[in-house]
Amino acid sequence: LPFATMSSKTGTFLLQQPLNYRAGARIQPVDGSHSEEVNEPATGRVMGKFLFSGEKEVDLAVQSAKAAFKIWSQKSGMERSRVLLEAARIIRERREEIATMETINNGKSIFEARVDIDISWQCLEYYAGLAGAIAGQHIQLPGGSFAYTRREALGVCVGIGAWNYPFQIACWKSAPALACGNAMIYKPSPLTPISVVMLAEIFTQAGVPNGLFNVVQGGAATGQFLCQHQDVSKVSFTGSVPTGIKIMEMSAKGIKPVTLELGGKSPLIIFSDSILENAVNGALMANFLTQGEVCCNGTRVFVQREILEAFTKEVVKRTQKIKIGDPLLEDTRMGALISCPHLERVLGFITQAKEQGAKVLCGGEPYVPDDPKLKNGYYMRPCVLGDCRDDMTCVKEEIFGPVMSILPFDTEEEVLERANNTTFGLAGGVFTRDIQRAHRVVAALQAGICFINNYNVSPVELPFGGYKMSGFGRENGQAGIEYYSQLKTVCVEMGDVESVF
Ligand SMILES: NC(=O)C1=CN([C@@H]2O[C@H](COP(=O)(O)OP(=O)(O)OC[C@H]3O[C@@H](n4cnc5c(N)ncnc54)[C@H](O)[C@@H]3O)[C@@H](O)[C@H]2O)C=CC1
Ligand SMILES: C[N+](C)(C)CCCC(=O)O
Repeated sequence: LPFATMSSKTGTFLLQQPLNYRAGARIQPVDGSHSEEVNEPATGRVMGKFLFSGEKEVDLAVQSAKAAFKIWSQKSGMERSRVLLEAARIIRERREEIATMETINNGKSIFEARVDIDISWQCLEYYAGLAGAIAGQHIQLPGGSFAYTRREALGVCVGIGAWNYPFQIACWKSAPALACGNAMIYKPSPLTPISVVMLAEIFTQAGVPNGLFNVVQGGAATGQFLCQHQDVSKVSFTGSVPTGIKIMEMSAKGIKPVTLELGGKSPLIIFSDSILENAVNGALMANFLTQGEVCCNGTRVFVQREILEAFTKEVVKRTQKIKIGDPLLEDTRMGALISCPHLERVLGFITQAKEQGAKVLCGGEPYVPDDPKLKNGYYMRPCVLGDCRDDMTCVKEEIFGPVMSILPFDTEEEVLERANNTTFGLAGGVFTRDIQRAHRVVAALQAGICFINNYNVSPVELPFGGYKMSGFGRENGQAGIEYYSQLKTVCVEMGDVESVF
């Protein structure tokens, strides 16, 4: 069954059900509660509808995953590695098709979507590489006795994803999960249900057992059934803080480990000795990828007063040049936001910022492209806010849109105090030519991912995750293995048993 009548032109894609994936095939949920529409952000057009899954469908997916887990968890790391490498190869081969789908469903530029797909297959390659190296330890004990540890899979893991990086988030969760020998049930955001089904098909084609990777479509209710299911061993979640809290509460009832990748309001600190062009490029990278809908964005841009004017002038000039429009066109660098309510929410933050005394230095208003088919798309001009203060809403809350707040500072001590004065702790960045200062500053930042003289690069070899209310657990890197496996200790007696009794 094709997904859709695929053409790489905006405004033409038609979605075809089913979008659930169970036991190695696309399938309609047995107890679909209701249907919801999927929009194309670039045009505002409805591309089709799909069914939300109920409790029975969730249970069938869990049963299917349990059966596959029995087979997969018995395989050696090298055997799993070969399958994951094949999946990575297929993703590379279908890169353009997947990136096109991602662009159509999310609204981000095709230029960026290709990078997302590259990071996705690299993640599979990386964990394929580690799969054969997953091992325990041998520990010598007195009298020839010894112990060893086994790093074992957890069982059926649930992945719940956000809409900003639909395919990539699914890979960041499934690659380490499968490498460690687990099965996974994935629930994408109902706003972006499509590309993960391609991933499921690719896994099957690459040779994973039927049922090892299932897709259950739906929203909060479906997610709850997944988190509450007694045969689910782990939940890995990417999304907002309020939902993260609910996930943790539900998981607590079953003592299920959770990984939470939540939001942020990260600081980017630019000292006056920075190379200005790099600092400006870094600030643009920190704020405007995927229309600003990125959890680790450095949206609080602290600029040392001596260079405030020069930096601001250059950042505004460059922001105004960002090409907005049809996300499938090669030269577009900013597409459409995810939905109409989200666009309105982002614009609302800008209105409030003005009321609170911030100055709009550029952008911040809806953008209507000339192309008539894009008239109802969710576009806005990227915004730079000046005259910001730490107590403003735009500086305190995650906007999740293309809005940069510039905040002047004078000293290192002062800026660190202000940078850390937030409940979030996902990322942070510093630009300076003083190497001692660079390392001193990142050591003091309360954030899980720090950048020196760059921002928002994300090689899959690096652990990714937050401090404070931005969550815990890590995705990517060797650390990722710990969150999808458990340690068994085996104590071996070589002598006789000396009983106390
Ligand atoms: N850390 C990150 O990478 C990301 C963080 N976010 C944050 O999330 C916000 C909005 O994104 P949304 O997708 O609307 O986030 P959300 O937290 O509402 O939804 C994320 C996922 O959780 C599911 N979900 C919602 N309620 C649930 C429940 N009670 N039980 C189980 N699953 C549930 C959703 O269907 C979706 O798949 C952004 O403004 C941003 O703050 C969003 C994307 C990425
Ligand atoms: C790829 N990167 C680093 C720009 C963002 C990934 C995190 C997210 O899901 O928002």
